[in-house]
Amino acid sequence: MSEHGAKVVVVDGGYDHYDAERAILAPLGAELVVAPCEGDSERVVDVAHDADAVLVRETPLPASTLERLPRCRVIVRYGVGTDNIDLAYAADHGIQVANVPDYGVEEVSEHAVALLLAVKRRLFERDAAVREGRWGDVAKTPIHRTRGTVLGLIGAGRIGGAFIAKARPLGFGRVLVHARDRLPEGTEPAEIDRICREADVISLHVPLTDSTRNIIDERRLGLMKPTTILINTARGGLIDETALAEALAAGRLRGAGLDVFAEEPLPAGSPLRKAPNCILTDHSAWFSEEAVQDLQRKAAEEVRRGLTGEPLVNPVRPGR
Ligand SMILES: NC(=O)C1=CN([C@@H]2O[C@H](COP(=O)(O)OP(=O)(O)OC[C@H]3O[C@@H](n4cnc5c(N)ncnc54)[C@H](O)[C@@H]3O)[C@@H](O)[C@H]2O)C=CC1
Ligand SMILES: O=C(O)C(=O)COP(=O)(O)O
Repeated sequence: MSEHGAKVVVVDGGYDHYDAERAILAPLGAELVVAPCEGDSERVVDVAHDADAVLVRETPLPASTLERLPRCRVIVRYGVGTDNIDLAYAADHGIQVANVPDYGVEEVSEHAVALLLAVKRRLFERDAAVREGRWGDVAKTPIHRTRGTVLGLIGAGRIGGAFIAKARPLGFGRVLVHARDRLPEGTEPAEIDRICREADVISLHVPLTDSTRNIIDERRLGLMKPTTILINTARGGLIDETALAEALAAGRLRGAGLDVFAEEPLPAGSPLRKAPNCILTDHSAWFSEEAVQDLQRKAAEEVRRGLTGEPLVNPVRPGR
């Protein structure tokens, strides 16, 4: 099929403008339609039933939606995680899927370090103390020196590797890593249970898949030291959130810094909202003005490649 007259539908909103996409796709004669579906997969069928390519952020694209997009041959994820797309269905039906793995590595790794320092130094509590007119009661707060303590990571690819490079200079002694492929230099391979038992800070950097869902469950939270801090900038579904909130409330864990949640926005009734020493951010680790520019340009270039039959630079296949 010629790319001329192709229809490209953006099914998620959230960016200020789509100038990069238009500039990259217009020379192909492709039409760009921006039709935010607000996470509603049914709406995707309404707006993209005749699309040749789809640009998606977090709106779920299960098989039941994809089977009603008969012309679609390319899906590009504005971002890294492809846990919202049925990759097996796409692969079986000749739909190419790509992500943009390298737009926000700096941002997410920096955000993880920011969460770590804010939780460890209890910055929000100190800030509240000053505003409330309390001064000088820090010695009642459990704060420990970082130097010589153990950092543990579950997953250490692009973001985890960058996180280690930024966090290690804080003085961590050993860095334990559980991952499926090559480990960053100077780190020690370790099973997850050992990381839970030994690490003083644990940061999650694995994708959400069938094998990583609930990887931090009640049992593993129970292995952690009461002084341990847990950081999650990957995906909420990696953690049993109810068990985490209970562990924090019972003082069985020192603190947590969370950017991602099993359900987003975080529901009003989530016990995490009341958990002590738990800093919550709104899935914003990826963002900087520079990152979003890179993201939109790279995603549109991948759509162009997909429509013109050039090989994709970052194809995503099932089972990653
Ligand atoms: N909060 C945010 O704004 C953002 C969150 N993310 C999340 O961060 C995740 C990680 O991103 P990258 O570092 O770019 O991914 P990556 O693919 O470069 O690294 C993934 C790491 O996880 C390991 N891994 C994968 N499956 C595993 C398994 N089953 N068991 C053990 N280890 C496994 C790999 O060996 C690798 O070390 C993404 O999948 C995404 O969910 C990504 C961007 C923004
Ligand atoms: O790139 C990713 O995987 C992200 O998590 C970025 O955030 P988003 O999903 O676009 O809100």
